[in-house]
Amino acid sequence: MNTSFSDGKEEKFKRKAISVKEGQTRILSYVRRSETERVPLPEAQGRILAEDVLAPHPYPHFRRSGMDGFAVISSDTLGCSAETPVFLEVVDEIPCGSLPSVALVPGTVSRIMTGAKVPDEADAVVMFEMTESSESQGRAYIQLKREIKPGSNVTPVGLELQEGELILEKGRRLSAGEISVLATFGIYNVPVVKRPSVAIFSTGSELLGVEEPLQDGRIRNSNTYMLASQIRDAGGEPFILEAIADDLGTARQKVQDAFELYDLVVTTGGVSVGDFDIMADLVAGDDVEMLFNKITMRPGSVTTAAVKNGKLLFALSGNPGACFVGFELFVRPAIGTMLGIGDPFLKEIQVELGREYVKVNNFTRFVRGRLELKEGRFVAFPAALDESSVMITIKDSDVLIVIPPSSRGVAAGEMVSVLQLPGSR
Ligand SMILES: Nc1nc2c(c(=O)[nH]1)N[C@H]1C(S)=C(S)[C@@H](COP(=O)(O)OP(=O)(O)OC[C@H]3O[C@@H](n4cnc5c(N)ncnc54)[C@H](O)[C@@H]3O)O[C@H]1N2
Ligand code: MOO
Ligand SMILES: [Mg+2]
Repeated sequence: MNTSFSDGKEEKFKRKAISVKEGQTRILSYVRRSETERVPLPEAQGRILAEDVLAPHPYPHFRRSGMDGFAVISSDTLGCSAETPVFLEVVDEIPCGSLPSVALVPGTVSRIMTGAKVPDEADAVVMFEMTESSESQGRAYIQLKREIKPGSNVTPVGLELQEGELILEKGRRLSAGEISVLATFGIYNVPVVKRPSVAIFSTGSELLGVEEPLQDGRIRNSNTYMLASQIRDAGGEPFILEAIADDLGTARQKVQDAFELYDLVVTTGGVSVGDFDIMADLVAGDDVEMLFNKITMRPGSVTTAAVKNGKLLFALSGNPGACFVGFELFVRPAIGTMLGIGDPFLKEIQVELGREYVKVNNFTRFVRGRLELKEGRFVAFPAALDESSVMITIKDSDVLIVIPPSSRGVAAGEMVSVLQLPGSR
């Protein structure tokens, strides 16, 4: 190899590794919450609520019948039985959406449908099946053979929520239940946090487009599309930009331009110590402030981050496994914080390790794996192939198993922390 390629590269070898936690802290100190925008309810799915929503009215806001039947004054049924039934006159019919047209007096009932407003004077609804209808002198009657308890089949005002109660807190992700609530309370233009726009650059002359035919010595660019999927899942809006060629000057310009247009910039590849690893040089230059260029983790030890004018650049490794993990540990929390999510980190739980893991390292390992339910307990199994360069097992993983630095590994049956991957299923 012509040594001119490696001029000045030695600087890249001198990297000071920091912990994942310290790296996350440095990143989050630059992250601000994004602005609020309003989107129509049908488009609110998956968005993050930007403001607390208080109930503008109680729910339900009228006393509602829970059955098709008759609204009754329960005291009319006191003492009645199969032997001594009570006869009550039907004086009104209340379909759903209509209001009672007659005020009930003792001895009278209204025919009423499920979901209709119960007349003020009634305190119970008795379902059709418990009554027998009859007619006498052109008037309709029902016969009841048992006492009806006050409140039966009547949903009181505010059963679910009182006016002014907090219905949905800001930072909440909107899915079916939340959308139902917003619709119920007439909130059509939903205040949500703007999705951070994220530019994606791949680097590397070996990369082919996904639609290109295979060539010897070259591979298709999978990281870009994997990252776009992770970004979307994290709540960001991915923008796939043209690959950065292995030329430092062009790369600087492209990253610079992307900083102007997007909220975050993510690159993949070219971040290690290789002769063409331009991202390492780019972040070492004066045009950005480097936050870190080495993390005490595997995969992704070369994960790098920098900031310029408050905008973050994540230079993730090119190895698919390291790129994936680097995103989950650093970019996802940044996007989550921009969205105002309370806890933007992957959820950590303690489970049993299903199979021993003996690869030791002085860095913490984040081993892709999957959780299985065994006799009522979750057990984590590391993927058979978990090297940084391996792509295929990412799809089968729903956790990252945290293997602390150790000289002996972890035995099957020992407890380990796992980080749950939200976008994996
Ligand atoms: N002398 C050293 N060599 C390496 C070290 C080291 O410490 N000293 N670290 C190794 C580790 S660990 C990793 S991880 C990689 C990091 O490499 P880079 O981040 O610089 O990435 P590249 O060199 O560009 O590519 C690595 C690998 O990934 C493939 N790749 C790149 N981009 C994509 C993409 N968009 N889609 C799919 N695959 C991609 C690329 O072809 C390479 O095979 O460095 C080790 N070396
Ligand atoms: O440190 Mo590499 O970044 O193992 O994947
Ligand atoms: Mg490299």
